[in-house]
Parts: sequence; C-alpha cells; structure tokens
Amino acid sequence: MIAIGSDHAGYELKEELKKYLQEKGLKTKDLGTNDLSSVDYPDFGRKVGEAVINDKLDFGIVVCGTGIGISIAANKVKGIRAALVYDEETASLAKMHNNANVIALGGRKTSIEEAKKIVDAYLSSKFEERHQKRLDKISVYEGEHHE
Ligand SMILES: O=C(CO)[C@H](O)[C@H](O)[C@H](O)COP(=O)(O)O
Repeated sequence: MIAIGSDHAGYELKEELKKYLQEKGLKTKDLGTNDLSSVDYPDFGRKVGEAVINDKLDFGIVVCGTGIGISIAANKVKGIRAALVYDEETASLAKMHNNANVIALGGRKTSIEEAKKIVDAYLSSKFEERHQKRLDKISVYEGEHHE
C-alpha cells in the first residue's frame, strides 16, 4: 500500500496520481488534504511519514507547491528518507542510491504526465545494496539526535 498526502498546492496532482496508482492496481492510503482550501504542508508530510513507518507501508508520495517543504517535513519522521524528485532520473536514483521510502513532487512545478513518468521510474527501480553503508551512517546520526 502507498501512503499519499499533500497540501492545497499539491492537492490536484495528488488526486491525479492517486487515480493513476489505482488504475495500475496499487492500493493507496490518502492522508489528505481533501480539497483546495489552504492548509500547512508540515501536517501532511508528517502524516505520510508516520504512516509509512508505523503502518509499514511500501512507500509514500507527498506533494506540495514545490515539493521542498513537504519533503523537509516528512524527513523529520525517524526512518523516513524523503527525496524531492523532479524527473525520471532523480526518481530512479532516489530508489537506487538513497532507498527513498517517500518521494516528494511539486504540484506547481511538475505536470501530471511528467509526474506519472516519475512515479513509474521510481516503481521500476531497485535499491543497490552497495549504498547501504551510507544509509547506515544517516540512521546512526538520526538515532543520536532523536534520543
Ligand atoms: O511550495 C512550498 C514551499 O515548500 C510549499 O510546498 C507550499 O505548497 C507553499 O508554501 C504554499 O504556498 P501558498 O502561497 O500558501 O499557497
């Protein structure tokens, strides 16, 4: 299952991506927002991050205006590696090198057609184990600063 969330600036793209994922036969858990009224992206970045970790979901997708703020917010959840992705290459590398468990997109920067290609690139990519030692360093550091 895929957790998906956005603020108002990412709402329309979130809805389109939710439909796209469902058409591909993938299950989604929509954590809001649920309309275009102004909300705060940290709330939704956190909700998606916590769902991925606590509910052991496959991964998360977060969308705000640029993808920047909501990726920062999601990364504050221990265990989350949220990557702002803006084309197919960054989406693939986010998985291959960073084992990103959340991808962030910009609703005001990325078209739905491009976003679909980005999600497909992420879905079709595989983590390269040789990078694990680097992720372990992040985990250690994260643990030090969350005690
Ligand atoms: O784009 C953003 C900065 O990271 C955020 O994602 C928000 O979507 C944006 O700040 C919302 O801006 P608004 O002017 O309040 O619509």
